[in-house]
Amino acid sequence: MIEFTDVHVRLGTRDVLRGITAALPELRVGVVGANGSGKSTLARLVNGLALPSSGQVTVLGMDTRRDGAKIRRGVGFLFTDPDAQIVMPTVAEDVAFSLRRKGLTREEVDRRVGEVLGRYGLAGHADHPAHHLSGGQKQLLALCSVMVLEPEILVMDEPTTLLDLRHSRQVAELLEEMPQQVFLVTHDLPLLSGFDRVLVIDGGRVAADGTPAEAIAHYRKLMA
Ligand SMILES: Nc1ncnc2c1ncn2[C@@H]1O[C@H](COP(=O)(O)OP(=O)(O)OP(=O)(O)O)[C@@H](O)[C@H]1O
Repeated sequence: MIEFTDVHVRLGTRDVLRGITAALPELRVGVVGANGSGKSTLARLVNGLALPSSGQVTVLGMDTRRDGAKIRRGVGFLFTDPDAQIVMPTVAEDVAFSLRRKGLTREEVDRRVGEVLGRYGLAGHADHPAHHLSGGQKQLLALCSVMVLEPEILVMDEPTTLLDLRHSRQVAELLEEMPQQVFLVTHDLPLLSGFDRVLVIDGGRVAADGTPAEAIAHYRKLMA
């Protein structure tokens, strides 16, 4: 459960978010809106990477202002740019790095890394240098490194921008199967077709909130 209560965010001299209120228990929540409308800031609020200037954000029953570190243990965050997230030389090492604080045996780390790379189609790349992967494969690697931690909520900020149609469909299929709550910011509208709820952000406010069809129709009108 993610809940925004009259959330305002001021960055520098800009009011980036202006009174967001939404209780989001749905498993699949999408966010669309124009460039600069405040979507990434909204996503960053969910795991306390951004904090409200006023109002409250509650995630997994905790206030992001007070319990940021605890919330981040339960909320995986996938950035647009996978290079920002890849920290180790090889694919398998990068995924294993995510598990470093879990106190697992070497065998258990190897087992979990192998399992997640297999699930996301990167098993054959385990020992390859991460920086040799294509942009789309890097995005899948970043997803592996987040999912190996089995987060309760997955926040994704435009995760398909670098993906071709095939990989984009792959991510859409993976999204359908994930047991986690997903909070997805995207310009890739077909990705939202099976979603439970979609918010349209415009000028830092919720301009529409409904089914994908309703929200996307509103978004198209805004963009006309
Ligand atoms: N640290 C910051 N200081 C000042 N302004 C900022 C800062 N971060 C973001 N902004 C501004 O806040 C506004 C909203 O940014 P945000 O990244 O949330 O938009 P967005 O909807 O995700 O855009 P896009 O679709 O282009 O990714 C933008 O005008 C941006 O310039």
